[in-house]
Amino acid sequence: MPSHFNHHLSEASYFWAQTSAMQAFVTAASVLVIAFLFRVHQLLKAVDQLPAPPGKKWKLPPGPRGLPYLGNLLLYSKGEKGAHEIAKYGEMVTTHLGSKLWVVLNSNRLAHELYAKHGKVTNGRPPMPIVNDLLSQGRRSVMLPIDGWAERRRVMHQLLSGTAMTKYAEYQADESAVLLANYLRKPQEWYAHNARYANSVIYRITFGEKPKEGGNLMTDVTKAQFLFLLNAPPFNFWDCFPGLAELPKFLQWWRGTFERAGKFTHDAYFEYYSPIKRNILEGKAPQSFARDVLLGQAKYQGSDTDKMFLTMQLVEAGSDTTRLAINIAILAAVRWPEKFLKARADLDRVCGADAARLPDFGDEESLPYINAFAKEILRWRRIFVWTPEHTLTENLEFEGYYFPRGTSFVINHASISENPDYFEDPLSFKPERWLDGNETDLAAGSWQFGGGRRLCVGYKLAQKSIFINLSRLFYCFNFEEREPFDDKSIQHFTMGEPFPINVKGRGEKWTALIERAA
Ligand code: HEM
Repeated sequence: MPSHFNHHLSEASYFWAQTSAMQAFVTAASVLVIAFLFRVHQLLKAVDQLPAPPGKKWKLPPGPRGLPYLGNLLLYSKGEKGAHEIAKYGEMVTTHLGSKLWVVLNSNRLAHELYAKHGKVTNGRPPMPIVNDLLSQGRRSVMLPIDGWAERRRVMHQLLSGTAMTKYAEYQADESAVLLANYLRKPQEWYAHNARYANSVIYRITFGEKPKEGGNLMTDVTKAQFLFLLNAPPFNFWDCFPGLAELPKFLQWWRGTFERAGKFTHDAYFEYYSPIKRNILEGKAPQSFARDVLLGQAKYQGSDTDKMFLTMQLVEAGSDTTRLAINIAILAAVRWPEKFLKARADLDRVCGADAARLPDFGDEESLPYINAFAKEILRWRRIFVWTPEHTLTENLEFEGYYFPRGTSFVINHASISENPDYFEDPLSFKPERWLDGNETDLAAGSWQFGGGRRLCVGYKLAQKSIFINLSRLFYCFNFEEREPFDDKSIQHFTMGEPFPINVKGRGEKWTALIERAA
């Protein structure tokens, strides 16, 4: 055989060998990519795309058409506007947040049926790889599924009810007198005094003593809390695709940020809690929630870090909501002066129009309008648009529908609060609508505290705090707009002034009354 032919042959076989190696590589890579995409596709399936039990079919209420994979995320990104759009589809509406199935409840009837009556199977929470697993290190009870939640709930409930409430009322009255004095001294920092009140009360309940003045450890705890709230459902994009947490970690490029946020939270809590824990262990601390949890009286089985989170979560949950509620009450006083003056007239009737005495807890029954005012602020400018998800722990047949395990039911506060069938002239601020004999029960007729077995464990404390501060502030101070502002977009997540107002004392007699009380 001529040598040049041999040469061509070897070149050709080299070429073919190269080409088939390349082809094999491309084929293998394609198979891997397709397998990977298939796996991602599987992981992105919502619970209603998984098979129903043999012979059955899922049946869900109607809802807005969504985009592939993203579902109705864009609607949710519109906040309250989106909530009102969703409500147009009916009393119960199927939506998807990425691969999460959210069935939105737009009526009191359904909220009651599903949260309370079917509470046994709607107590769950869906997986939240970011806000629960990473940001909260799997330890904030409010995000935990039943496993892990139930015991924490028992401990919190036991320590926040019964005779303890009388002691807590003393703290609340005491701290609200400090609040008034602070308003008198620095009226321009009114919002900071509200935050200080809320934090001091929950601090005393949790740790049994007054917080040290001037410490700035709360700053990082507050940042940790904002991180949490800004990533709670439906806000964190990655939590809308919980299946992605099953991908190998190196492919989850977004994890690092949230792992660091989780560590920041842990460290902020640790700095705050450690000196208090040391005092407790050295036998120097008074009776408190933290001491009962740490020394075993509460019979809580968690690790030391679990105990720290349980305790700090209380400080966190109790501080911010109360601060916001008092801010909103002042907003209502500025926007609806005739309602404020009506509340003032009631206070004058009970406590005297000449500053005879400060309102107190003994006046609760005589001041239904103040409690009605509190209920109306939570309706008018609600703190939460959605209740945290109440997730089905088993498949459920309900009113002709068949919901898969893992369906989350959420209450649409915006649509319920502005439904004219429930609230005549809903855009107006009318405390009178709540004068029904249930004024002192803040959760009656409102879903702002959630519901069923997950109902806010601190709502009675919240009611007392709101009552005492509204009544005393309205009795002693006047509030007016400093410059025009839009009362629908107030800055909740700022420790600065949320809206521009001036606060002025009511007069010398009231000043003297505050000075005597503080
Ligand atoms: C205006 C005030 C408040 C509002 C609107 C509010 C609202 C809520 C809501 C909506 C939930 C979840 C309920 C659910 O999943 O159905 C909750 C849970 C919780 N709240 Fe509140 N809350 C307030 C005040 C407080 C206070 C003062 C405390 C402090 C003791 C507190 C402690 C908690 C805790 C610890 C949880 C989690 C309970 C659990 O995991 O079972 N809250 N709150």
